[in-house]
Amino acid sequence: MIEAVGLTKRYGAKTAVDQLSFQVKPGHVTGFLGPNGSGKSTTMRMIVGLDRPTSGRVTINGLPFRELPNAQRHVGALLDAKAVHGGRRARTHLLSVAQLSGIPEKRVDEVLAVVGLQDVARQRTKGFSLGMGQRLGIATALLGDPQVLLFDEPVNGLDPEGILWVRNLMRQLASEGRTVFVSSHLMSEMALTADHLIVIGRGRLLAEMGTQEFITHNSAGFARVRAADTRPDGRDALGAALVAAGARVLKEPDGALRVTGLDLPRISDLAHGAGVRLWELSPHRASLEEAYMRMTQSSVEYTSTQDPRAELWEPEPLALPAWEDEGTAPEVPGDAFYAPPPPTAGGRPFLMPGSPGELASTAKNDTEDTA
Ligand SMILES: Nc1ncnc2c1ncn2[C@@H]1O[C@H](COP(=O)(O)OP(=O)(O)OP(=O)(O)O)[C@@H](O)[C@H]1O
Repeated sequence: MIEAVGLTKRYGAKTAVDQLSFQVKPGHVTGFLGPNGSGKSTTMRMIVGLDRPTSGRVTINGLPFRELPNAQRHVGALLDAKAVHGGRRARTHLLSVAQLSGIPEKRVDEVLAVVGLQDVARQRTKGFSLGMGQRLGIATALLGDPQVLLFDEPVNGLDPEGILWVRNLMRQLASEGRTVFVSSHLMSEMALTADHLIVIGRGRLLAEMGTQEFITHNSAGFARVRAADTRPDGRDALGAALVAAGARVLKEPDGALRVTGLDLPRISDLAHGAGVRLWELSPHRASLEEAYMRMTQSSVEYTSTQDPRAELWEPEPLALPAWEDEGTAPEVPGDAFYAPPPPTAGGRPFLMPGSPGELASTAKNDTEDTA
């Protein structure tokens, strides 16, 4: 297990990591998420003793990394795939790391096979692609057959087959009871790989919870409903019935309605009661990306002045009684929809007002289906 308590790192006036406390438990893949510059790499470097905390501590199985006897046998890390001497052959690189830690030579060939680099083992690493470098970095991390593994952006530069391979490898390592801590910017990949998440922003802990729980707590569930075109006033009649029943209703650009505050069976019943046939009634699939964006948007250090996400945020509904005046919903980009910042932004999980448990659990189940 990795445990951080009040972990803090300052570089001059800059606080890179600020009072961070968390646990990374064995048997899980724990994802480490945060915007650029939020302190992920600094935290990982402190875990493996490459940086000293300004205050607080981080331990691996109860001991700081520097006090672990033969640390290479306990902890494996891929922090920078390019940190390899380019003039060395891949096998020579692994062999030198193995010899420093008293690891037998046959283990070098084992890990080369695990990462699929046997055929290029005698090539100099300066000719390696980014993906090959990542595989070599992963092989180095696995050399000592450690119980604790850290990977900083392990899928960088990998093709889809390589990404799938890393995903399966992480999950397999966790299923063997190892502690697997992995950072990535690829949210869709994290949703598939990590069962736990630690999310930071500006060096501070924003969330530490299960991946599905994080998605449910930080995304806005809604239903899309579309009246049949066969009745010209069908959409208006449906909208009025939904608003009368307490729903919040926005018009989608394609003629459908976006509904929060009512579950799917109730929407169906109300449509039936209003004499409106439906051509669509579907739950919105909340994504990890959406949940992550909601949580971290106030913690982003570097933002374009033309933040593309701004266009994706839902406009505040106008406080007018007629549903027609509630406004038009922005186009849903694929599966993901970016909702406005939570009013209680600042770290706590947030449930969209008027997003009932039923709808949230529908979205959760749906996400699980796709995961
Ligand atoms: N050696 C250093 N000296 C001064 N400032 C540093 C140093 N290392 C990191 N920082 C600063 O600390 C903050 C956290 O950096 P860090 O690299 O840990 O973030 P990160 O979350 O890994 O970012 P990214 O996702 O872009 O890799 C940044 O503002 C960075 O500029």
